[in-house]
Amino acid sequence: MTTAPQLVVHRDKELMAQAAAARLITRIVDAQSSRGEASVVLTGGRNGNGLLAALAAAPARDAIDWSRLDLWWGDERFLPEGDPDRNVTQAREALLDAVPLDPERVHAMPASDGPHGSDVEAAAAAYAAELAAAAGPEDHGPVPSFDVLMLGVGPDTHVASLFPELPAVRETERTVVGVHGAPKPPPTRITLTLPAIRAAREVWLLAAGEDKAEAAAIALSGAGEIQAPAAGAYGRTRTLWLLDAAAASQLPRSLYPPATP
Ligand SMILES: O=C1O[C@H](COP(=O)(O)O)[C@@H](O)[C@H](O)[C@H]1O
Repeated sequence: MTTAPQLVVHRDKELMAQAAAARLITRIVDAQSSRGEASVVLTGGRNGNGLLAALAAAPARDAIDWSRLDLWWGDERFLPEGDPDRNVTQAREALLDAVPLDPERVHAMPASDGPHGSDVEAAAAAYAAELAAAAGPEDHGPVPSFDVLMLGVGPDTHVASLFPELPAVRETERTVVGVHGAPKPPPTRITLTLPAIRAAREVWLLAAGEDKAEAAAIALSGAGEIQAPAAGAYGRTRTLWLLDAAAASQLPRSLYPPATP
């Protein structure tokens, strides 16, 4: 089922990051209160890391029971462990090293010097197996029903490592695939596919800055998901676009500002 995107536009990227962090704290605490645990899929990129840094600075972060939180990744740059360009390295610096997570619940994607070596397909298959093992009978397929899955929107409308027109965005069966020839470095990556993304309860797309304005306008104006992968990212109960004013500046007037009744 497709959930129609809801838009929230903030004054600037700092406020957007702080508001998104506050929203994420509430969502995690609510999930932990009702089910005893929560699961979140992290994104790399400037906006994703900005949100994590804002979360690290938020006093309310202590409301989260970090030991009962599963963290997954939407994509990873296929580089050696500890490489500064890996999304997990950046997330650790921005937040993860500062909070008492259970290491067993931090599900980083494999590195290029890990157990699968440089075989990105094997690494992707291993991550798919890890997701499948975490899925229960109540879930909608071989991935857990993530509470929140976050995606930074690239200036070319890519989300995770699903780039326009590349084979990964056309995948309809597998939940995780290797990516070759990504237009943004590094060329080799691992990514969740659209079917895996759509297993999430809530999908949040983050876009801040003028360089995201065209991408947001294209994705929210009825573009196809092969040409504009962000257009194909939606959650089962909610699809939320969190933008700043610069990223919202080219949106059709019918979307922003919202029409008054
Ligand atoms: O390479 C990536 O880029 C996107 C967007 O990053 P941004 O810096 O333009 O916000 C990110 O969502 C993805 O996780 C990452 O691997």
